[in-house]
Amino acid sequence: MSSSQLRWGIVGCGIISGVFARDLVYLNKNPRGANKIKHVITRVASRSPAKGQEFIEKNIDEYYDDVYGTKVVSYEDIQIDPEVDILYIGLPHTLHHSFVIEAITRGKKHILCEKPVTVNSKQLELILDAARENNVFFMEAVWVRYFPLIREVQKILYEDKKVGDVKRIFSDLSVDMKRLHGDDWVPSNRVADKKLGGGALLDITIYPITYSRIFMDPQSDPKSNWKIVSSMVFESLNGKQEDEVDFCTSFIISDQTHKQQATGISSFSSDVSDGLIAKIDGELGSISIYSGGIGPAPIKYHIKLKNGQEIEKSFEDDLDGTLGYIYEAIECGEMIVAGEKQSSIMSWNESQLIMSILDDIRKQNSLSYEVDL
Ligand SMILES: NC(=O)C1=CN([C@@H]2O[C@H](COP(=O)(O)OP(=O)(O)OC[C@H]3O[C@@H](n4cnc5c(N)ncnc54)[C@H](OP(=O)(O)O)[C@@H]3O)[C@@H](O)[C@H]2O)C=CC1
Ligand SMILES: O=C1OC[C@@H](O)[C@H](O)[C@H]1O
Repeated sequence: MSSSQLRWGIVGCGIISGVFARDLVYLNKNPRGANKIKHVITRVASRSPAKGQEFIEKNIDEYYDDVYGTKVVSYEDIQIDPEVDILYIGLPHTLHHSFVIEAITRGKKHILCEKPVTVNSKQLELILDAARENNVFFMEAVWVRYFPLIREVQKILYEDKKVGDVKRIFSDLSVDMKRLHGDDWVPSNRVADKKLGGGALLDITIYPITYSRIFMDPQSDPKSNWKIVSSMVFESLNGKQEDEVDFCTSFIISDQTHKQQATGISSFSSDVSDGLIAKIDGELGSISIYSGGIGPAPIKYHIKLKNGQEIEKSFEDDLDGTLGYIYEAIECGEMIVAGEKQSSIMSWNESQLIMSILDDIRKQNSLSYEVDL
């Protein structure tokens, strides 16, 4: 990459790749961050050239061909394409691991990989080994982590201590899949397909786990301080017994050292009501965190203190019409320009911690995937 331009290759032309690409187009027109880096999409990979072409026209249209020569290539070719600095991985979970390792070893590409970064810890170790050996930047795209609200609320909680000692965190990310994909969303949808890592835990419960981590005491170490109990309700979303996956998952995290509990839930049956995605209770009051509508994006907080004081702040204007994937893209650009291999917001160690929690919850509920064997 040059110090002013980061060239992206988008891998997979599914739902989230389109959303991410549109936010990159925004960043191209409105460079943000310390280095005002321009984000350029030069390549798109799809199994179908026609689908890739349609993706470009729908999401990147005005940059297509005449400006940046954006074109559709194969999954194999994008890994070694000299016009690409960083690959955005928008593939189903089970396909992240092998594709990322190949892209790092064959093409020495930097990587922004969608959540969950892999299906289990073993796969993640292999990716990190490859990233280390090939000296590339690698980051998990847990987009909510990079929103400005997160750091502000962490400061309010643990530096300003506005709500006193934090006692309890509640978090919910539930998504009504029928509303999102229509009544005919099964059986083709990846969340119903066990071979593609289907189920709530890896797809959406990862958000309440993330919010628990973000808003629990910063000194709390999940490995030594957390005791987790969890439960799952299993169902086959497509009628095939072999595709039975968790439809609803909940957990309680107890940190005895810091005297905090976090509870989280997610389900595919309903959206989160009123956008309340997290609530933090302290001895002096509470902070509620809201998304703009559906989904986990943290864009407003409301502090309510027992002394009657209330403070509300919205971060919506900063989005400027984007969906907030700009923040993770900016982080990639800034880190790569600085020569960093990982981000402190979502470090390799942090991805490992979250992955070990996902492994643990799956083990507690006897949920295994083919790739675990
Ligand atoms: N950060 C966020 O907000 C979100 C993150 N995600 C994450 O992004 C990833 C992709 O999710 P999403 O976009 O919803 O998924 P989609 O099913 O919509 O897209 C996945 C794409 O992967 C490509 N693909 C390649 N091989 C296969 C295969 N064997 N089966 C199915 N698809 C294949 C396809 O693109 P093509 O046909 O072009 O080859 C497909 O369109 C997941 O890991 C998910 O967790 C998802 C939604 C939101
Ligand atoms: O990351 C996600 O957030 C929103 C959900 O609709 C989607 O299934 C999931 O992958």
